[in-house]
Amino acid sequence: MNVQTLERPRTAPANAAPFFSCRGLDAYYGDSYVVQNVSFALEKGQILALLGRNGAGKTSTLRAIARASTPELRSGEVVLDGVALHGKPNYVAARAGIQLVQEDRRIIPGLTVEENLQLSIISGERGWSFERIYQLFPRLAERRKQEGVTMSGGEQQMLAIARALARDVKLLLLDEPYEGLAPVVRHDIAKALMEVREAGITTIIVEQNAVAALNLSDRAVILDTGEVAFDGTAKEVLESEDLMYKYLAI
Ligand SMILES: Nc1ncnc2c1ncn2[C@@H]1O[C@H](COP(=O)(O)OP(=O)(O)OP(=O)(O)O)[C@@H](O)[C@H]1O
Repeated sequence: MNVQTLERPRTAPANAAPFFSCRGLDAYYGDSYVVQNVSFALEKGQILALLGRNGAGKTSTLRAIARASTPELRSGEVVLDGVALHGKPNYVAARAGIQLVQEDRRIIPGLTVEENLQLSIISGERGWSFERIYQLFPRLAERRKQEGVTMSGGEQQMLAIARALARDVKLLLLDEPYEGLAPVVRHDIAKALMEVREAGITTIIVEQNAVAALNLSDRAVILDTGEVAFDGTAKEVLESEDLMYKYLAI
């Protein structure tokens, strides 16, 4: 019998809508125009490094995508998995799968590691089981009864990522995940993020340590005074002294 096997396409068809896209984002703090016509798109499971010098607008872009109340998004589109979110408040974006892990990690004082996880799933769809999360971060498993804020910076960063995974995250936004962390801890977090990618979760990383972020990423977008100055592969940036020098001061 002649059995025909259908090969699955390796990439989405050219005319298929991307898994995530932002288009023409314009966001302001009062009169200050900080995100200027920013557009980019991502396929499911890709990691994007969102880079640029201090004040380039990286955090503001992440916040606009997460539909935070500031900066104010005055125009542009945010679409995740076919759902338009630009006209929606933060909690709707969160329920649709956008989880922002902020630079200050937002661990809740007075609560243990596990209580912090429990609190994150009170509203919204459940994502990874605690068991799966503890497999990803064994250090959190060992400390599940410890008050979250008493942990090291690296462990708190793991908990902040874990809280996003406990919900049904489709687009993980990480603001400076390596900040203040020793190289060995960064390595643990990078390893976990590779596993998160294997699980099909799409991620955007804002990181001062551009090389570390690029080493993890498929794609890179560089912002310069609020505008997109480069959109391409992470490899292109790593191999371009010009881009590194001009926009990243490396
Ligand atoms: N809450 C705010 N109110 C007013 N202006 C702000 C606010 N937050 C940031 N800005 C300004 O918006 C611009 C973009 O800041 P943003 O934090 O997005 O940049 P960034 O690229 O993330 O910088 P960094 O790498 O230093 O964190 C900067 O000029 C900054 O001073």
